[in-house]
Amino acid sequence: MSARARLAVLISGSGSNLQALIDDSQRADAPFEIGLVISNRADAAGLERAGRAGIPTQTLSHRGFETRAAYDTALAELLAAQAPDLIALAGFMRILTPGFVEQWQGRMLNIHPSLLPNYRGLHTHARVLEAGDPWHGATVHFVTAELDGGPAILQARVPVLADDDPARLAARVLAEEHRIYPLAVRWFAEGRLVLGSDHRAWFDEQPLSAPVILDASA
Ligand SMILES: Nc1nc2c(c(=O)[nH]1)N[C@@H](CN(C=O)c1ccc(C(=O)N[C@@H](CCC(=O)O)C(=O)O)cc1)CN2
Ligand SMILES: NCC(=O)N[C@@H]1O[C@H](COP(=O)([O-])[O-])[C@@H](O)[C@H]1O
Repeated sequence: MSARARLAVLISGSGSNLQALIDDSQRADAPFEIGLVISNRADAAGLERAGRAGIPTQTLSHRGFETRAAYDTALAELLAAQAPDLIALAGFMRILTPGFVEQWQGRMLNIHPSLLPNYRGLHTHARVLEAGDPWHGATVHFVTAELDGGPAILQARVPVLADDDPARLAARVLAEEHRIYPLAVRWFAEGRLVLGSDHRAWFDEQPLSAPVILDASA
């Protein structure tokens, strides 16, 4: 890996997690840089965030492809040109095929808005409120073919408040996402974080039996 790990970030929307990664990459001690941002939606505000930071962007709409595999092949070709050390999914809302994941397994992370393995999939904030859970949060995990099933690395916990609605809860979780994603990317870029052959996340040469948990910042 070169002096600074090169990141490709995949987005579909607002890009606030992308912005958190951009901001961290611009710190003097950052061990990573962002070389490319790819969105499957042309209207993703994250593309403007990347443009303002001088980061090359590509839009690859999934609508132009008949199959997921065809889309993922085109996505892989875009990435091959950039040859990133790490792919960071940051609000990327497409399920990736096993063939694509296999090429990048161990070099692809995702931020998910729940305390995995609870609440995989979509609409997590509303589901947590519906269930009456006292805790919510976010998880950074390695991406595997199993949707949101990859080894968890780092989590932030957020208490659910009595007057929460999905939007208020999502905002507090998002603030914690912006804290933990850059941290996990730094760990990878520094060579401290690997996906072991045992399909567990290893941190500082120790297998993680559970994700590192940070409680919400005060
Ligand atoms: N093979 C994998 N692909 C993806 C993973 C993963 O772990 N393995 N993580 C997701 C991110 N994600 C939740 O964190 C997620 C994204 C999208 C969906 C989903 O149902 N997408 C629908 C379309 C929804 C939409 O366009 O609004 C779909 O792809 O048909 C579930 C979970 C990224 N990919
Ligand atoms: N299942 C994937 C998923 O729901 N990801 C979530 O989408 C949001 C993207 O926000 P952003 O575009 O502002 O980073 C984030 O909350 C992220 O955890």
